[in-house]
This record gives sequence, structure tokens and C-alpha cells, in this order.
Amino acid sequence: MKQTDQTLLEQMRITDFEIEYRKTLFNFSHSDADALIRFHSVAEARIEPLVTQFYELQTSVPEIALLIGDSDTLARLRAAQRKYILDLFSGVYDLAYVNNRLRIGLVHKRIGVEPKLYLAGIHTLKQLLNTLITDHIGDTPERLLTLQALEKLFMFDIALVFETYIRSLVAEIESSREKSEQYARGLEEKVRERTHQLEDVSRTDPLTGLLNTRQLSETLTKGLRQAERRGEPLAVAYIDVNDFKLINDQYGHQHGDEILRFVATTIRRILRTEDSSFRYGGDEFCIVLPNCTQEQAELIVTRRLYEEMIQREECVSLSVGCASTGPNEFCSPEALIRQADERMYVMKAACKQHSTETAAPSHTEK
Ligand SMILES: Nc1nc2c(ncn2[C@@H]2O[C@H](COP(=O)(O)OP(=O)(O)OP(=O)(O)O)[C@@H](O)[C@H]2O)c(=O)[nH]1
Repeated sequence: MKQTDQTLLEQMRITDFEIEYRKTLFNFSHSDADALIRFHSVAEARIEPLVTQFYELQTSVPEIALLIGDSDTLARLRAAQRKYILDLFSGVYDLAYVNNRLRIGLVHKRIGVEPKLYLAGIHTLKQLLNTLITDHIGDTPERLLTLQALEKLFMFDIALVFETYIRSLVAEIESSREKSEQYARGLEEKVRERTHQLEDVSRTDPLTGLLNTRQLSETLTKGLRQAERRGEPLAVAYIDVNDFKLINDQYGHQHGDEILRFVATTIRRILRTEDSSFRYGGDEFCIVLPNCTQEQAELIVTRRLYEEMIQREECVSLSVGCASTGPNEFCSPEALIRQADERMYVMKAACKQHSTETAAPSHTEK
């Protein structure tokens, strides 16, 4: 249930029973209530000069004058004070009366009236009323009874006002604690996000978005361990762009970058979900293919890579070497990469030989 769905009385669990209990705590009896009623007509007759005198004293304190602020507020406060004084001498101190006192506490907290100023106000009012009682009732037991009854009622009221005041303070502290916790949670979330981003940055090659060399040795070591456990083969494909230096020299470094990104995208496109791709160096790439033999890797990588290249009509020539290990005996990650690299060089040599041969007639024609 929301706080705004409950009255102050409900929030503070104040019932008729609780009110009676509080009266006994302050020793406030029916005879006290009766004594106050008997003075009601005097209080009513003197209400205007009493309220005027009260606010003259109050506004003579600069801090209080500043809090009251303007004549409209002062008029409203005067009306409320008039009602309060008459309520004090009404003899009825029920739920409605208590609710008004609770509201006073809340309002004082809201507008920032410090307890010392509230208490000073009560003290002033009590002195004015005591003077009024003393002036109107002769030196009889009735005078003492009325003064004591008023004193008890003031204590009863102050307790109520302070309880709401304190409750409102506690709620404020709770709310700012919640805000701080929320802020801390937000910060934690940001740190987590930034950590993920930094991890991604440290794992990937910024140009192609593929994983970097550091990740290759980690992935390969883990992959080999898993392959050994499962009794499966594991393959590595080594890819190198042919004559990449020439591309850079002829079309510029930026175009060279585009070619590298294009090769990376093509590699990503042909891979299975379980494969991982890496940029190994300038124009060199590696693929780790779990549960794959050398022949299967050649089929997956070499053939599909060429098919893709032809489809995209991109004039890039690649050399690919595949090697696998397992499922019975496993070599080291370094040895596996070396084998794939060597096979790639065999292919590159063949490509170079082929291009020399195809270029030869034109040379001879010269
Ligand atoms: N555009 C671009 N070029 C790069 C990058 N990293 C390395 N390179 C260049 O890539 C070229 C690689 O040249 P080489 O290792 O001689 O290879 P190649 O020209 O492909 O020759 P082969 O491997 O024998 O076919 C060098 O000129 C490097 O400067 C990069 O991030 N962007």
C-alpha cells in the first residue's frame, strides 16, 4: 500500500485506544478536560488580541519572520492558531484533534521549522495563556487546575508533533539512502559495461573485429584440451593474402585496409558457429575448427572461401593451408599452426609459380 493511501493516523497507528493510553501517560483526566472547557468562553472572548500578541512576539524573531515570509501566510497562520487555541479549550481531544497535531509536525518539517523554533513558539503561547488564566481566575484551586491541565495538554500535543517530525526525518533519510543505493547500482552497472567493453577491445583486432593473436593461443589450448577429452580431431586453417604489399603500393593503405576487412567478413560468413577466426598478423588470418579433420577443413575453408570470393567478384587472391591433429594423438598448438603455415606456403609457392608461368609468354613476347 502506498503511503498516500493512508491517513497520518493510520500510518502512525493511532487509534482511540492509543489516544486514551497517551492521556494516562501524561496524567490527563476528565477533570483536566472539564477545567479547560470552563475557560473556553474567556479564551474565545480574548482570542483576537491573544493571536495578535502571539504573532507580534513571533515575528520579532528575524528567523521566524523569514520563515513566515508574507502577509498571506501570516493570515493563514493566524486563522490556524485561532482554531488551535479554541481546540485547546474545547474539552474534546479525539482522533480529529490528534490528526491536526500530527499534521502540524509534518508541515513544520516540510517548511523547515527547526524543533527549537517550534518549541519557542509553544513556550510563547503557553506564557500568554498562563497570563490570561492567571488574570481571569482568582487565586483559587481552579486556577491551578486549569494551568496544570493546559501544561499536560501541551505535553500531549508536543509528543504528537515531534513523533511526526521525527518520522518524516527518518523517511527522508530512508529516501536518500535508497537514492544513494540506486546511484551505486547504476555505477556498478556502468563499470560492468565498461569492463565488458574493455575486455572486448583487448580481445579483438580493431581493424577487422576478428579475435587477436593472444586469443588464438588461448582458444587453441582450450580447444585441444576439449578435443582430447572428447576424442575428436581439431583443425587449423592459415590464410594469407597474396601480394598484399602490391595492393597497398598500387591502391593505397586505406584500400589495403578495406581488403583486410573484406577478407575478415568473408571468413566470418563461411564459418560454422563452433569455429573461431583470428587476425594473426598484417595480412594473415587463422581459423580454429573443432571436431574437424584436415580434409574437412580444406573443404570448408578453401573451397567455400574461393566460392565466396568469386561470388563477390573481389580481385583478392588467398593462400590457404590446413592442418589437423587428433583424435588419437595431439600435437602442441604451436606445431599445429606451424604445419598449417607450411602448407599455406606450399600453396603460395604454387600460386606464384602459376602466375610466373602465365605471365611468361608476355615477357617472351617483349
Ligand atoms: N593496409 C594495411 N597494410 C598492412 C597492415 N598490416 C600490415 N600491412 C602490410 O601488409 C604487407 C604484407 O606484406 P608481405 O608480408 O610482404 O606479404 P605480401 O605482399 O602479401 O607477399 P606474399 O605474402 O609473399 O604474398 C606489408 O607491406 C605491411 O606493411 C594493415 O593493417 N593495413
